[in-house]
Amino acid sequence: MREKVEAQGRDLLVIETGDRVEGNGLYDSSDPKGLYLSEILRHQSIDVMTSGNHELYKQNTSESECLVTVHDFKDNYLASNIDIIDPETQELVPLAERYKTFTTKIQGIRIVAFGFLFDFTGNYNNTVVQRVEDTIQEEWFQNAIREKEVDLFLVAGHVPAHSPEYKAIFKAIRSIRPDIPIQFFGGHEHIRDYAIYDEKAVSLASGRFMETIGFMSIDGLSTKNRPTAGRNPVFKRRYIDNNLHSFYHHTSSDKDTFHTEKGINVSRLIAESRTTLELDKIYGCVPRDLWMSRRPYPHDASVYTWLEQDVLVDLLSDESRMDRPAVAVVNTGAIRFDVFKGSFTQDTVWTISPFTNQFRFVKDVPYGKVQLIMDVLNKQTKVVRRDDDAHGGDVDALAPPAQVNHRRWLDSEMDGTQQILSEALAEQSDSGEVIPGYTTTDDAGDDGDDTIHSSIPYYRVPNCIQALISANESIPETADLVYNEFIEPYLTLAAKFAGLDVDFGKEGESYMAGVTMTDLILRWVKENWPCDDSMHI
Ligand SMILES: O=c1ccn([C@@H]2O[C@H](COP(=O)(O)O)[C@@H](O)[C@H]2O)c(=O)[nH]1
Repeated sequence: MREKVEAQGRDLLVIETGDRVEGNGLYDSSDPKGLYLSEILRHQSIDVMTSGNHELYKQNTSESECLVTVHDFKDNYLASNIDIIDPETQELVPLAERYKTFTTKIQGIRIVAFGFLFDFTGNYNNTVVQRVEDTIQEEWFQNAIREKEVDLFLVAGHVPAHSPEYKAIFKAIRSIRPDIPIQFFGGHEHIRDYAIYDEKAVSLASGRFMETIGFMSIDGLSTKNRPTAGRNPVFKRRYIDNNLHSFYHHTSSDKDTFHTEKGINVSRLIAESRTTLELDKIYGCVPRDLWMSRRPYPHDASVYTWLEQDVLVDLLSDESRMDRPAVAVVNTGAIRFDVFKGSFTQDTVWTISPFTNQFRFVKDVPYGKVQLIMDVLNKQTKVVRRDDDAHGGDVDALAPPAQVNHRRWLDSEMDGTQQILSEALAEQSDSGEVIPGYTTTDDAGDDGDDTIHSSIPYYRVPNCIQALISANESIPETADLVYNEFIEPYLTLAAKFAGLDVDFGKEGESYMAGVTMTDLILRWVKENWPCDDSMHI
């Protein structure tokens, strides 16, 4: 693409907006995590790169970001509002440069670029995420937006396209620079989205899990050599399905001409890494598809129903608690992908359940109170004021990220069924049949999707599910309340609402020490879904 575009006298920039880690065997399967992924990433030519929240959940992840990824992309990695305790010096320092100025190779466009993370509060305490609204008051930012020689402000970030954070940045720049175009690139909400702030400022978000290459073209920017005398640039956006058919089409090539030597080498590196990590190793065969949101909950085909009725009930048990009844509470956001019928591999494990949280419990909690806590977690929208801080206190954050966005659509009385997520590999079938996938409507209309798809049903799921683990069928008076540690701060606050005075952080104890939900899922699959010859795919 770069070659093609440059031959036309234009520039191409590649922007990466974070969440490169967690949720894929190439990252999660190695020890230390990310070993093979960093090597692959290193070969990519990325012009502006930012951190997502996933890079900051754990100390080791952000430290490796600092020591490896920032190092590898030091001219292009931007961290406008993230500091880290440097693992080598123990000093609090910016994770990367706050901003950069550069001029594009072909057209000489002078750009001032920033890299932001949304107002994230769930980071481990070796990093500090400064609120965007505070960051833009800082002297360095105020100086940067007053930069004289600028044709375009480029704000990349792991921040939703429609968000208070981006609105604040837009207002801050516009108040000083009424005429300079601003291109935002966003993320985090797991949706394709496009926001029009004014005639010269727009924002593009490219969905989740690298299913989408968001493509933005800006035509007619006024530059030093080609001033456009006050005319507005023309912005166009396209959501490209991430597959070879799309790439052939947009590079005007085919299977024989598309591949470059570098591309072939990186593909080989990926294949070798997958082999070393045994990502195709089969642990079992899944008899039927299990969906996150394509079927209602509860449902035979819901991954959450399977989790609560089978995996947790069969396997969650701590030796020291013997036969005492337990109620397990798990957030639905902990599951990251559908489980497809067919081979269940080493890669599948990490794709559906990448988090390393362990289980904890509080003993002898009245069963009725557990039900009240569940009501609070699933029916309230917020359990705390923002300054109370429990990952922002927004219980929606316990559910799969795309659902939070879905709520916004419903709240704004737009048709919530318009923005549908593709769970399938989206490509045109050979017979020309329209395949289910993304059908996006955004601020510019419904013509952004590069491939036309039929829509996919979407059902809301609760923020948390529960499983009663008990030797007999009856409802116990009290039970161990077992939970994955990610939800601990939310539980403490929900308990207050439910009239239960328990500080889970202080009173919670380890349950099945060292075991994660990922381990339970894998064990359950191995024990219950062996492959027979007819089931291999
Ligand atoms: O340990 C964890 C970390 C995250 N989650 C869930 O993921 C989302 C955030 O996902 P994004 O991809 O960054 O949008 C969070 O809100 C939780 O629902 C988790 O369950 N456990």
